[in-house]
Amino acid sequence: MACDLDAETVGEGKEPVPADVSDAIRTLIRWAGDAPEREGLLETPERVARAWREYCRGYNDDPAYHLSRIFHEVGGYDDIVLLKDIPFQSHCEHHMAPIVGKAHIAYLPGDYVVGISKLARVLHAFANRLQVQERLTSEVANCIQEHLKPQGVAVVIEATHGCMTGRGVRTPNVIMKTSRMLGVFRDDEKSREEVLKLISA
Ligand SMILES: Nc1nc2c(ncn2[C@@H]2O[C@H](COP(=O)(O)OP(=O)(O)OP(=O)(O)O)[C@@H](O)[C@H]2O)c(=O)[nH]1
Ligand SMILES: [Zn+2]
Repeated sequence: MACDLDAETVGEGKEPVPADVSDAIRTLIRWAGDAPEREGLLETPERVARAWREYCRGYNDDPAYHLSRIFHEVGGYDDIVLLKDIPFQSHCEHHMAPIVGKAHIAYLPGDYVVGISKLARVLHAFANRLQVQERLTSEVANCIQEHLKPQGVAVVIEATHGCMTGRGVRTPNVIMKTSRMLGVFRDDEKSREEVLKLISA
């Protein structure tokens, strides 16, 4: 977002917050029932604005970039690689409420492998945006399939949605599970069973 000359700044070295953004947050505070003029809330609009830039940093993070350094060398290893229980946070596009959970990302290498941290980086690049869980799951799987070209990819995500716990239906402890299987994990039942067994072990 471009900063304008009216930008309000709080604290040195911090990103300026455009006046229309902080005004919008003051309006939201009023709408929520509080007074943005009271002392404890004076700097809140700028903090909230910066917090949202941070929650949504995925818009400035190219997921494909993280898969641009891939390796031929697999040391004779030709079995499933699984990164399990990767914690992540996202926000739902309906209420901008937190989605908190963990992801499991597996692939069966084709000609290439990738540094394992890169799989988590791909996840965060998509998660740090306004999302629905189904799309997040597909985007991560599709990106790995397209850029790493493995024989198969499996992405399973388990998460709780703040819009279901803190508001609305107010039902805590509900976990939404989604999965996206591509390549051999989609086409071959034995491979799918194997990867699901590894994920649940
Ligand atoms: N499928 C899916 N639904 C989601 C996700 N995040 C939030 N939702 C749902 O999006 C729906 C939005 O429904 P609406 O009826 O438009 O909004 P609402 O009146 O606030 O709905 P309630 O949450 O039931 O109060 C709700 O059912 C949410 O639970 C997600 O990642 N995937
Ligand atoms: Zn929601």
